[in-house]
Amino acid sequence: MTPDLMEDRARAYAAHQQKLAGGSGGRAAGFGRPMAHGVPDFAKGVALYVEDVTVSFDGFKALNALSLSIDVGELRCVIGPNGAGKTTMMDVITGKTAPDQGQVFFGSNIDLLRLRENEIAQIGIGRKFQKPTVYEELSVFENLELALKADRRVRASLFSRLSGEQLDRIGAMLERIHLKPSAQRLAGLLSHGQKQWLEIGMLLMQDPKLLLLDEPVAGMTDEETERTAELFLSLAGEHSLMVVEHDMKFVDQLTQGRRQVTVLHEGRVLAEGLLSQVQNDERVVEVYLGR
Ligand SMILES: Nc1ncnc2c1ncn2[C@@H]1O[C@H](COP(=O)(O)OP(=O)(O)OP(=O)(O)O)[C@@H](O)[C@H]1O
Repeated sequence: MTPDLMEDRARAYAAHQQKLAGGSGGRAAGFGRPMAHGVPDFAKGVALYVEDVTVSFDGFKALNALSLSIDVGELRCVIGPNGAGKTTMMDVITGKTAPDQGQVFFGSNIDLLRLRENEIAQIGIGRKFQKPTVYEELSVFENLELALKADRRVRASLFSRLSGEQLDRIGAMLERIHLKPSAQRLAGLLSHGQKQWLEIGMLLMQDPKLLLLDEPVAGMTDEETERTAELFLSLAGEHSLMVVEHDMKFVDQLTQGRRQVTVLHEGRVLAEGLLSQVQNDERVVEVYLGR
């Protein structure tokens, strides 16, 4: 990796972040300022509250009076057939799609429907799309470094030297995502599963309170899937996680026979309960698991 390339990517990342922030006041303009929309209040134990949300596309209801909530520190799996509305639900939570009606709260006090996409990311909601997006020409370490320096709370300059504390944070993250031995490898040379872990690590560098993960183990080997389950289980408690997944073995590993699963169908919750309960629910078998 040449310093030029690193610098080039860092500038691109900074420009991207600035564009997301919607600011025209220069790169430093947004940094270090308190967030205008406040700090989420998790004292009541609720991380995410979705109530009666409807989204229509040309009259078709992709979400139809959807209601669900996720507790602080909870790991919730969401399953359901293609077209059930899982992606649309994540689009609403992250501000990409505005619903026709309903309420979406982060903690007990932050009305997400009043915030823009970039503000929702800044306030502590991280989203992982299905396909990994990492900087392939940068090393694993450099990818994490960029993510760390883009964090508005800690950022001084993209080109400043890392402090001892920052180095420690990156080191701890490398351990957590099983990539310590690959720290200096180019991200483009990683396996699909390793790229997914790296992107999750990049999200975690910004310490999101809620993580939305869309089919994180699609395309992974069995061993990678198992390690991903271990990683997510280690994150629960510290973070709240919503995992959309079709892989029932992975859902079983995550729920460990005791966590709730939500089944979406036709834009609303069809069933909620332990995996063993929803697997034996005739309605769920009919629309999803039995096919
Ligand atoms: N922009 C859009 N315009 C029109 N229809 C849309 C749009 N986005 C989603 N839909 C429709 O809304 C429904 C829900 O789609 P969504 O992608 O949320 O389902 P999903 O549960 O994520 O499915 P999958 O498991 O296949 O990813 C589908 O019927 C889809 O075709």
